[in-house]
Amino acid sequence: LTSEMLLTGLWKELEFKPYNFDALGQPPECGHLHPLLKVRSEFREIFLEMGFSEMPTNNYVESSFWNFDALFQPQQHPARDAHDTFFILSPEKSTEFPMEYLEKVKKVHSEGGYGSQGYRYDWKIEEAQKNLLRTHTTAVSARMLYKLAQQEEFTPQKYFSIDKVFRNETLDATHLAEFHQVEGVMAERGLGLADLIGVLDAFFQRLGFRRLQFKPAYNPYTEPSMEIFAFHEGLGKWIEIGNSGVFRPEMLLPMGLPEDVNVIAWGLSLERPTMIKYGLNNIRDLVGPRVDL
Ligand SMILES: COC[C@@H]1[C@H](c2ccc(C#Cc3ccccc3)cc2)[C@@H]2CN(C(=O)Nc3ccc(OC4CC4)cc3)C[C@@H](O)[C@@H](O)CN12
Repeated sequence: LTSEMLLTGLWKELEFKPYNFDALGQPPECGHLHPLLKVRSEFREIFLEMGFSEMPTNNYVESSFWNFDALFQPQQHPARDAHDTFFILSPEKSTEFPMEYLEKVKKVHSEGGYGSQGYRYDWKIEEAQKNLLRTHTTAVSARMLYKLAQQEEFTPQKYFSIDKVFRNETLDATHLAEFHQVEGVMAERGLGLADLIGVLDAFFQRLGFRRLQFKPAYNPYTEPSMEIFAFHEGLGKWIEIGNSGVFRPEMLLPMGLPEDVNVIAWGLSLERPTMIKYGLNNIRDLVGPRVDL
């Protein structure tokens, strides 16, 4: 069928085969998955094949309670200052919390408990109510572990999350105010550091790392904590690939998890591996020249 046939009316004298509505269109030449989304799918596949299930991370706005207090991070910790955290003006605060649990969190911060002396300060609910852009996906892990503790019977769990987090930091070639955190969490009776090292080995082997090294570190919510390093064959050097630890009893016991349940967890970013995989030195080559919050 040509435009000439249509213009001259010749089409009326011709036979045409029936139109095939199932015929596939021409494949579009344009359009590609963003490198970050490709690497996110690779991480998701690794977690899924290791039997982890994905946590619901569709809330960028979080309360200070779940982002910090539930993690036994004291209210005067520097990470909770406005120069490190984006606090939200509207809605400025959250008021809906499981009050029985909140009281236990208040107590473990201010007086101690569960064998801990606590931080011994005047814990204020107003501080815990402040809304912010979550600084880590560990806030979601805290929500999931609290929910797990409410179950009649404890069952071992393996969770993961890969989503945006926000930090009010100085921007440079490799740091933006937002990045994607990748986090794995395992809850089981009698887990310890050996299990954490084992699962990190299994996870990072799937990323092509054969040799890992661990360095003692500090996180307010994990003890012990370890920075994770791996020898990167391509770069020919050891690189930091993440951080990890065993969640503290002061975080888990106020939730109501059984005393013999331990939770091990680790985190890394999506941007760093993506930049290395695509040979990028400046994070703006990954997310564009202007990244306004
Ligand atoms: C403020 O920035 C923090 C971010 C980000 C990070 C660090 C720690 C956590 C965490 C955690 C945690 C700890 C305990 C319990 C739960 C979560 C999450 C993200 C990366 C973590 N890092 C990081 O991703 N490095 C990395 C990871 C994978 C990788 O893969 C190779 C190419 C194939 C290469 C590099 C290490 C550094 O980049 C570090 O300088 C920057 N870190």
